[in-house]
Amino acid sequence: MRQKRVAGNWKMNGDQAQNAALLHAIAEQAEKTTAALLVCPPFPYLLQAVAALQTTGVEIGAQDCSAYQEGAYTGEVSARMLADLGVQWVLIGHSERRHYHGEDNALLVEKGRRAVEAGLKPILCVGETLAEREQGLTQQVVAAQIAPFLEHFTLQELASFCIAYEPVWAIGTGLTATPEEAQAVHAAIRAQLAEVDASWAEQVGVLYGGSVKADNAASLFSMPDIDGGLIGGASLDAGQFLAIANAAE
Ligand SMILES: O=C(CO)COP(=O)(O)O
Repeated sequence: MRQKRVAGNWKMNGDQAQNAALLHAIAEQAEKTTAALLVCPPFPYLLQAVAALQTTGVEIGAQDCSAYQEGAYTGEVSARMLADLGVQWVLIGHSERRHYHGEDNALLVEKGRRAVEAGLKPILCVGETLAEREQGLTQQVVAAQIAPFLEHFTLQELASFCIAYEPVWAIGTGLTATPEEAQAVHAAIRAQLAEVDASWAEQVGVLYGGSVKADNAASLFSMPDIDGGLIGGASLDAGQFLAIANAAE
């Protein structure tokens, strides 16, 4: 049985005071959830989250990492620095990075490489735009986002990855893929992974993201190939985030 996982992507939100309250509430409740939890705060607050959650079992992820190892790359944050802080996970290829920062597959493979070298577990984010869905290209687009990773990483390296399917049209819009729509894509993703190795494909966590809320999480998470969620807006509210986590049981 794959473990259910619920990850909160805080995006560019929060400040020390707001984070303290959110982290405190998560720390208090974390023990009661059977799903594995992780939060992905902005870079400046990672240490705050590491400190607040260190005895709770809730893991910490970063929202991005540099494609470079170290050196004269002003403004970049390396995977090794993240690992040094006690961060375990890193999002790779969130659609907002692909869209606003022009991150393409070649760059994302490099970021994934740096993450794996540093011992971080990548959450590879994939998903189609509305126009792509309307043209019937969903599975093709998602497969093309995953394929470079299957090509450039060994099975042993891939074993630390999670995939997050986040249809771009569902992110922050209040529109959610129906459980059946999401399940169809998740099943296609797992079939693609099974071409590399069937038993690995059975174990990989494939999370759904895009307007997941407390009231739609249970129906999404009950689908056979949906192993939890990557939560944006609702992860900023402890009550919502924990209710979503509880829906993953
Ligand atoms: O992008 C997301 C998580 O990475 C989803 O965001 P929302 O839950 O706000 O739609």
